[in-house]
Amino acid sequence: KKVGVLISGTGTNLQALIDATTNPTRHIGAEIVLVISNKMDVEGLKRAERANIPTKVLRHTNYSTREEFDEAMHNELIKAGVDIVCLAGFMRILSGAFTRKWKGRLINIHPALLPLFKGTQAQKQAIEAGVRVTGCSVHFVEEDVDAGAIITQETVPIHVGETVPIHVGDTVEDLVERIKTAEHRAYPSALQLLATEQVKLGDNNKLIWKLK
Ligand SMILES: Nc1nc2ccc(CNc3ccc(C(=O)NCCCC(=O)O)cc3)cc2c(=O)[nH]1
Repeated sequence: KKVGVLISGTGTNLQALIDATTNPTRHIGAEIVLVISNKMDVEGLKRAERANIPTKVLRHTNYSTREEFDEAMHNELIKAGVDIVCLAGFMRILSGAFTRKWKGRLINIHPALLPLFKGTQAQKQAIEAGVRVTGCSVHFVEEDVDAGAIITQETVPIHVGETVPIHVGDTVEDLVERIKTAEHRAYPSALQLLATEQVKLGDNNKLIWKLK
């Protein structure tokens, strides 16, 4: 399956997908053929170039509406023959027209155990909620943000304890890094399930697993 990855920044999840799809000993049935960024000069573009993956920068400020920007992205993805789109730190909300066109072929990784802690700063929300376990979720992208069917989740413990006067508890940064380690495992495994058609999205927006 041909994969397009949408990024806005460093692209650490892009790197995990690059490593997984170029690993000679592990075939996940997916090849990244295009990386699109809505921002120029971000680390993620360098990661793609180092891996000889074609890149495009589509600046959303060059388009008058969200729909026109999304249409431009859609056209580049179609031109590249993309079958599956992965969001990797992509920070623009996608229009319903785009999510409908890519329904069942568009996934994202969220740094929390959905449906908990939707939106931005999910890691900070988890610490402030006082939960003892959080994690990450790979889900289908629907128009309703962070609400699509979940493909894979990984759990990550939150180190608790006083942060003053001695620092033993997790800061947000500590937790962000620990969740990233789980993300970099979860995303390639979810992509493999989708690319090898072991899982698909049903018409009722529920997951359908292919029984062996
Ligand atoms: N329609 C749809 N689109 C998405 C776009 C990105 C992400 C990635 N996670 C994201 C989830 C939320 C945001 C967010 O609230 N950003 C501030 C507003 C930015 C803007 O004005 O665009 C960004 C990325 C998920 C979704 C999704 O679940 N559904």
